[in-house]
Amino acid sequence: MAISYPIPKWDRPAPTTHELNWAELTELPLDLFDTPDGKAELVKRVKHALEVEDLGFWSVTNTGFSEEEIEHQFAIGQAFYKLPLEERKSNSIDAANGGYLGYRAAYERTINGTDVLDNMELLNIPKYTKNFSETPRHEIIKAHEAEISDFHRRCWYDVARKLFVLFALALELEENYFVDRHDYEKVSQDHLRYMMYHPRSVEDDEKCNNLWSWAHTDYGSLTLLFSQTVSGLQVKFADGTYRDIRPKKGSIVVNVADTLSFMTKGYLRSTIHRVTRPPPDQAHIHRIGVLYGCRPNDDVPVVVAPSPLLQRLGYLTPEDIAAASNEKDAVTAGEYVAARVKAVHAGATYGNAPGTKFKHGNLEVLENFGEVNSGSKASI
Ligand SMILES: O=C(O)CCC(=O)C(=O)O
Ligand SMILES: [Fe+2]
Repeated sequence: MAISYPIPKWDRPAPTTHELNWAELTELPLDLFDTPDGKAELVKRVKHALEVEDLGFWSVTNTGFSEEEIEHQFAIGQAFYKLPLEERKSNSIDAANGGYLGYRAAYERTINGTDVLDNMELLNIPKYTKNFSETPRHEIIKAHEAEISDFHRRCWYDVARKLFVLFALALELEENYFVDRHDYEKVSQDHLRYMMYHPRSVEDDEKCNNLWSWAHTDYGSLTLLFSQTVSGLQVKFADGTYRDIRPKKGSIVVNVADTLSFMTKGYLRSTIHRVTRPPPDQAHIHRIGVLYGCRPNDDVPVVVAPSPLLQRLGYLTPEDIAAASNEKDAVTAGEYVAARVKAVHAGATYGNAPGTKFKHGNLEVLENFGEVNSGSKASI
């Protein structure tokens, strides 16, 4: 007989009472998308963040997801992390081969340069399409397939797709330029993620500079992070300061990741962010997160988009234009993401020394954006 896997209600933790150095992100109310004037306003706001604030982060609101639906996703995450470890581990990621779909346990790696263990576990759920119909999924996920698959598809169709259109319009490209390269129905490493950070002792956190996730950029093209009240997520602003993301019920914090940045020569900025130990009134909480990670379709060549805007702004070199017309020699998005997952997740430690570079073919990023010049890991 099938086990039923009830989902107990999730109680949203109270926001911190500490006054943090809050980031003010440009808001994109997605209900504006459906009228020409509204769409033009959204394009303007997309460009404002990129060109004026030098930031690839936005706060996306009015997405069509109800508060109840979002909280139900956090509740599923909560229920998943209450399952016995053996059951959670039943479909683990294949990091040695660059695989990032499935479960990754906490406490299996040390934080580089310390004896402290990594405190974050995650479950990346693949798309609900025919290509993934044979992919093994946890029983609890299968038991709630109706609402999880609906949520998964809407993250792409109702949110990511619209943002890809806005990006294409901002770059003066054909409106479906990025949509076509991220087609939900084709194979990609897109995933809906339930993640969980376990509280750590003050002593252990001190050894890791109070970081739960090192300063990094994301690997794919776009990350949709459902707003949560447990603080810790910080974005690096152009002036070098890290500022805290303010909780905002129902909103989605969206950031550009590496492959979109490569395709636009950094105009769509893959922005550095990190997760710190939460403020004192929240540091004891098990921090559950829900996010949707978009990647281009696996077979998409990572070449620079032929954007008139980028051309005018002088972002495109003759080599970029030549490479773009020779797509068959380009690294594909699938290859890039797999190589990066392997580099970050297959080792026995988490986090390289600040300044370490990751390179695959012609594509290169820093692995850890801590300051390099003080010569100490305490400089992150
Ligand atoms: O947990 C968070 O708030 C951010 C997570 C994150 O940056 C990531 O998983 O890449
Ligand atoms: Fe991230």
